[in-house]
Amino acid sequence: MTQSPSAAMESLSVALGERTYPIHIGAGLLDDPGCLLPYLAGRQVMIVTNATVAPHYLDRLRHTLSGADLEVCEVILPDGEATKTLASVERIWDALLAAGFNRRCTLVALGGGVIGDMAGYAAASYQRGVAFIQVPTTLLAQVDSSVGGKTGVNHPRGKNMIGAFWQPRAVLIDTQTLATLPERELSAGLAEVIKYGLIWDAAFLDWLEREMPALRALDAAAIRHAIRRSCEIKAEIVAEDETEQGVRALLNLGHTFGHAIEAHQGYGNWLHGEAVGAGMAMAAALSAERGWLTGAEVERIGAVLAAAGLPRVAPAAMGVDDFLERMRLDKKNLDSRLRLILLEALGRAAIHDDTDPAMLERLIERFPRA
Ligand SMILES: NC(=O)c1ccc[n+]([C@@H]2O[C@H](COP(=O)([O-])OP(=O)(O)OC[C@H]3O[C@@H](n4cnc5c(N)ncnc54)[C@H](O)[C@@H]3O)[C@@H](O)[C@H]2O)c1
Ligand SMILES: O=C(O)C(=O)C[C@@H](O)[C@H](O)[C@H](O)COP(=O)(O)O
Ligand SMILES: [Zn+2]
Repeated sequence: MTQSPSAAMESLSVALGERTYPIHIGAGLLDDPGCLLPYLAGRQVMIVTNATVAPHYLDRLRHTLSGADLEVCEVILPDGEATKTLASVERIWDALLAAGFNRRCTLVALGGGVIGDMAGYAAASYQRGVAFIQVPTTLLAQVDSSVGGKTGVNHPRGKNMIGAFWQPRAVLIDTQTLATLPERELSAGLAEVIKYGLIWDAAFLDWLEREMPALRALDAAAIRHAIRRSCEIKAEIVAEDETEQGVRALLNLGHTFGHAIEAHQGYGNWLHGEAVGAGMAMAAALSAERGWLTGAEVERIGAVLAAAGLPRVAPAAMGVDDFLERMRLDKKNLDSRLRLILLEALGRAAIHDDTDPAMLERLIERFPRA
């Protein structure tokens, strides 16, 4: 059921000087040409989506674009984190070239974070950079990956190892698309929402604890607030530090552990949000070892992750070395020391590169396994 387009649409912006762009949030935005057409660079539009999302939303997006004098093409990729590769990006480049698209074309990423990251990287690199618009359809993409311009693909040795910073021209969040999202994917998105509470806003964490049942039931007002507050926090951080020289690294809470889990388990077996959930539980336990969190606070974090339907344990098959060898490849590291995001309090995080290696090994060793 669609509501009237733009009904109660809210807009935020990511302030990046001349590259400032809006994040529009509302139910039914997918049907509103006014939300999309102003951000096209020219007449040529390539929709990038996948085989799962296309049957739900591609026709609607095409219809929204149909009133204008545009040349609209599409590329429908296979689904899954395992397809987040250079070979998939090559398919997007091929489609652009086959259509004869020039530097004034616009890519529209219609899907979750995998599609958004790959379409963004294809846009960053096609003819040295063309416009792109994010139309995120998972909770995770709506609260995190569509905002901030990190684009790229995985390498078998490490997550997101190949990529570029390339900002979209606009982010259009149609909250109604969450109605078709599987429950497990909703939980994965909630991991990144919880992250914002943990690193930035303790009051938001309190709110999440109270509203978790409403969020999991897709209560419209609760979902809208979670998306808006998450986007506000991400926009504030990205505006301050677009290319992760400092504060942006806090958005990586749980990711040093989580990315190691994703790579070790074979991309897609653990969802990104699930791995980040387990990673945040590990970061919380380490923060307690360092003396910053109490046992009760670590328990609280475990409880909110569990309430979101997320694992708070690591994979059974992963030993200490399985973690450490992948964590050493993390992009945040600048020398031989690991740089970890740790919690100094609930709602406050910082980068630390001085964790005693023996303490870290012990923590990983003793952390509960599935
Ligand atoms: N660029 C960033 O800043 C950033 C931030 C966070 C995560 N990421 C990346 O995002 C990816 C994870 O994104 P994700 O969780 O969206 O995964 P995803 O893109 O794989 O989507 C999850 C699943 O939901 C399906 N789907 C998408 N929308 C749907 C809908 N409305 N209805 C039904 N099914 C739908 C997809 O086809 C897929 O099967 C990871 O690769 C992660 O590294 C990037
Ligand atoms: O936007 C950011 O910055 C983030 O770190 C957000 C993360 O949730 C996201 O998973 C990101 O893709 C991780 O980036 P990476 O640089 O560690 O690959
Ligand atoms: Zn993430």
